[in-house]
Amino acid sequence: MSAAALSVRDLSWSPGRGTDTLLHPTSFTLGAGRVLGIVGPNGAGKTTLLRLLYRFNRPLTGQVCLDDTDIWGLSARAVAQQIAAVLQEQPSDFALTIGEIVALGRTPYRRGFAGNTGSRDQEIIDQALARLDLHGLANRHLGTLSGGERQRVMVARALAQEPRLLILDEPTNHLDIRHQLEVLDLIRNLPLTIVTSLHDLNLAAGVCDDILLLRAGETIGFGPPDQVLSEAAVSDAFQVTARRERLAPSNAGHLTFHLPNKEPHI
Ligand SMILES: Nc1ncnc2c1ncn2[C@@H]1O[C@H](COP(=O)(O)OP(=O)(O)OP(=O)(O)O)[C@@H](O)[C@H]1O
Repeated sequence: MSAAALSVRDLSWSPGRGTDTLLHPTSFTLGAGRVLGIVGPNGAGKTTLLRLLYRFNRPLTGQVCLDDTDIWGLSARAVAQQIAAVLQEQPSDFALTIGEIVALGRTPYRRGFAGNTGSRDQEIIDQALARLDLHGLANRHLGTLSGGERQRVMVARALAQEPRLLILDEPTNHLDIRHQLEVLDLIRNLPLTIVTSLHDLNLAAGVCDDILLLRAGETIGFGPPDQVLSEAAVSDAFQVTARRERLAPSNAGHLTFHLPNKEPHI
């Protein structure tokens, strides 16, 4: 498993001819092993961009390249061996056990219909279950799990896929504070290139090397969190008044928000 460099050039998308452009031409590069957070208000185009990155939607213009190879020049199977995505939609494989669902991550590596599970496959599946603290649940059916447990199952399945680029759409949704911290810690420490959308700007600043700030399908910032998530840019993008404060004793930056002309809320 080795991380891939990601480069996005003039990438744009609209749902069809004559419809509004939901993502305007966007370009950025992300070095192998870096973590990119995509942030922006509801409807900004975060999910739209992610769908282009995992080759669900074909670009209107531009390219998505992994180590300089356009992902549309690869077979679907080759893409599945390099890119895994954990999406917001809840899975519906309720009758499968957790072990079986995580094993689905090995599908892109199987040959033929029978596609027996090799010993290495089982080792990888076990590692993924362990990383997400799911061993105790391996024989449970998905339908009996809480929302947060299901979310961890989906991350484990993605890891079993051994991707070089991992895409996460709001991975902390449904997770309590401890499991949020665990998933973020995992993200920080995985030897993969990661692109994740996140609503919580402070969490994003804490876990991401780079931030891409979107508003109405336009990139309004790309770079290190402290630069992109300035008071002015956040206030403008989210239509709030944002302030950057310093937390004691770490002196780390922390954004607080309030509605213009109202008392602060955190
Ligand atoms: N297939 C589609 N056809 C028409 N409009 C679409 C389509 N997909 C997305 N949109 C619209 O594009 C805009 C961007 O949607 P997207 O889901 O990318 O936003 P987002 O930043 O992920 O939002 P949220 O934070 O609410 O999840 C929204 O206004 C959405 O309604």
